[in-house]
Amino acid sequence: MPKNDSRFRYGTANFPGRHLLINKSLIKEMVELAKVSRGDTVIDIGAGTGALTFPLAGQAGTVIAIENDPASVQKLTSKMKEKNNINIKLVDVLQYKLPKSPFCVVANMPFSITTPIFEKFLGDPSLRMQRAVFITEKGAAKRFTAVPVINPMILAWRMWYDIRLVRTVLPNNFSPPPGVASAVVTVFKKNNPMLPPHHRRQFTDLASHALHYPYVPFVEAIGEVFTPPQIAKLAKELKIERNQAICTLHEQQWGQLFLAMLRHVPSYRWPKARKRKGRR
Ligand SMILES: C[S@@+](CC[C@H](N)C(=O)[O-])C[C@H]1O[C@@H](n2cnc3c(N)ncnc32)[C@H](O)[C@@H]1O
Repeated sequence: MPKNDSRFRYGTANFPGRHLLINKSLIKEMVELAKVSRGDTVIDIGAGTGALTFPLAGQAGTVIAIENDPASVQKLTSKMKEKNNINIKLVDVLQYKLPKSPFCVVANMPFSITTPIFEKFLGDPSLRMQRAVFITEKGAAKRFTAVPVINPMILAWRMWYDIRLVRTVLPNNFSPPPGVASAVVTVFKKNNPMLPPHHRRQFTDLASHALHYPYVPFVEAIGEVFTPPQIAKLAKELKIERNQAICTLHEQQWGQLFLAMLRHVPSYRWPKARKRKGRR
């Protein structure tokens, strides 16, 4: 079994999820939502036979078409003709080394690895991804944009990126049609994130600790990190009810809470992420 091939790691060897986009107006909508222009490098994840790749190449400076299926890459290459701003990579996207210069993403992605792809592209806010337009499974799109947020990884993405479910996409937009509804999701890097990128890991540790039981009251969830007087002050300053479930805090409150920890709590009390059981 090839060790680094995500088709095997995510148990999809017999189902690569090849639902090709066939609706031209949806393709146009995605390119427009990404505001692609000649200055842009755009990554097409799971390029397939180029449904998005070629329209993107018409607007972008460079398109990096990532595809791990050799037969699709062969078809894509044979369709290239004079388009010389397409850079095809036959590689597992999860192994691909992302550019150091700014880039965007437009992709009808393989549903089976949606979360690992999001974590790869949004998980390190020091990466230069500026914006993205994805087609994802609708269930995933709803999880990524849900309020309240109970998943610390998704909360961390949202501290640095605005994620929006734009609309539902029905199965008849693809060939063959998938068995589930899909959605168009946009991701834009926040202009003024509350936290600098290098705090990502420590922020996720605090969020994982506090959200271990997402519906416990605020005072309880952070009781091992802050002292009772600090909690009382935070509740007042951040306008949080003492009994409010920790998962109902909004991003601004999470940011303030984290900054307060950095300023007022000695580092030996900063939480290390606890292991979560079976929650995505
Ligand atoms: C839903 S299809 C989309 C194809 C094309 N973009 C379209 O919209 O018609 C997803 C594509 O991702 C490719 N794929 C699946 N897993 C991949 C991986 N780990 N790395 C790169 N490509 C992958 C599949 O071979 C397939 O062509």
